[in-house]
Amino acid sequence: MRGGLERSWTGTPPPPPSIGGMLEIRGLTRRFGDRTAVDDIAMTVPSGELVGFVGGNGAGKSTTMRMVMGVLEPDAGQIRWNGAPVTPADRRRFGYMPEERGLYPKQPVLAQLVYLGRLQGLDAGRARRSAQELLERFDLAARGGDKLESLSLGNQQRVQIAAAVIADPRLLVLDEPFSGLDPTAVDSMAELLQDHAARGAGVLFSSHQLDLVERLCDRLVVLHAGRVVAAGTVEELRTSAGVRHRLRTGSDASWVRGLGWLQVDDVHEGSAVVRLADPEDSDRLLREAAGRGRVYELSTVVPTLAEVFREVAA
Ligand SMILES: Nc1ncnc2c1ncn2[C@@H]1O[C@H](COP(=O)(O)OP(=O)(O)OP(=O)(O)O)[C@@H](O)[C@H]1O
Repeated sequence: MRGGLERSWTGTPPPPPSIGGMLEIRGLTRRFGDRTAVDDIAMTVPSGELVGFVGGNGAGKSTTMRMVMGVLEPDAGQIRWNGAPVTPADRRRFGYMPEERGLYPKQPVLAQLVYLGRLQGLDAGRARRSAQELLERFDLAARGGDKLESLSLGNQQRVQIAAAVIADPRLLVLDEPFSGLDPTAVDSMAELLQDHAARGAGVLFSSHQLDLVERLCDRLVVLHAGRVVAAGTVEELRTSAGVRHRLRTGSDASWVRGLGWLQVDDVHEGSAVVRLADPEDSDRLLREAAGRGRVYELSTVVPTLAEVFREVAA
C-alpha cells in the first residue's frame, strides 16, 4: 500500500523489465568469389538502442544481417550475444525481416502470423492474441482472413514486420523495414521499433532514408564497400565531419575561391559555404568580405547527416 502511494507521489512508473541483450560483431568478413562483401567489420547493438545501418547499394548491409541471423556463414570473425558466441537458440529469440521478405503469398495473413508465432515458441492462444494485436496496430484487423498477396505492397510490409516482432524478440534485425511505406505506415513502424527498444530489445535496421535514421537512431554505423567508415551518434558524426561557415553578401561571393587559406564547398551568387582550417579565421573572412561590400550573414553550419554520408561514402 505504502509503496503504491510512494510511486504515485513521484509520478514515475517503474521501468519496464528489460528483455534485451547485447550483440557484438568483431572482425566479420564474407567473400563471394574474389569480391569481399563484408570486410573485417566491428559493431555492437546494445540492449534498448536503435542502431541505423546505412551505406550505398552493395555496401554489405544485407550480407552482415544475414550472417547475424545465421542465413550465411562468415569467412572470418565472430558474432557474440551477451558475451558468448551466438547460438541457434539465441537466434530463435531474434526477430528478422529479410530483404527478400519471405512470407507465404497464398496463405491468409492471420493464420500465417499465428503459425510463425508458434514456430518461435508461443502457445496457440498467445500467438493468436499477439497476431491480432499487431494486425489491429497496423489497421489490418479486417484483412486477417485475406491471402497475403491480395494486400498492397505496403500492407504486406506491415505483415512482414508483424512476423518479425510477434514473439517479443530480444533483438530485431530489419533489412529496409521502411522501404515502400506511406508516411502513416512509416510513423507506426517507427513507433513499433521505439516500443521494442524501450522494452530493452536492441534494434538494428538498414535504411537509405537518412532523415528517418537521423530522427530515430541512437547510433548509426555507416558501411562503404564492406567496411565501417563511420560510427557513432548522429551528433558525433555531424560534428566530427567539421563545422562549415556560411557567408551571405550583397554581391557575387566567388572571390572566396581566390583565398588560399580556406576550402570552398559551394558558391552560389552572394552565398558561399566554406571550411576554415582554424575557427579564428572567421574574423579574417569577415574582414575580407566587409572590404568588398555589404555582409548579410556569417554563421556556422553543422553538416546534415546526408552531407556526412556523402563525404564518408564517396
Ligand atoms: N549471394 C551472393 N552471391 C554473390 N555476391 C553477393 C551475394 N550476396 C551479396 N553479394 C554481393 O555482396 C556485396 C554486398 O551486397 P549486400 O546485398 O550485402 O549490400 P547492401 O548494402 O545490402 O546493398 P543494398 O542497399 O543495395 O541492398 C554486393 O557487391 C553484392 O553483389
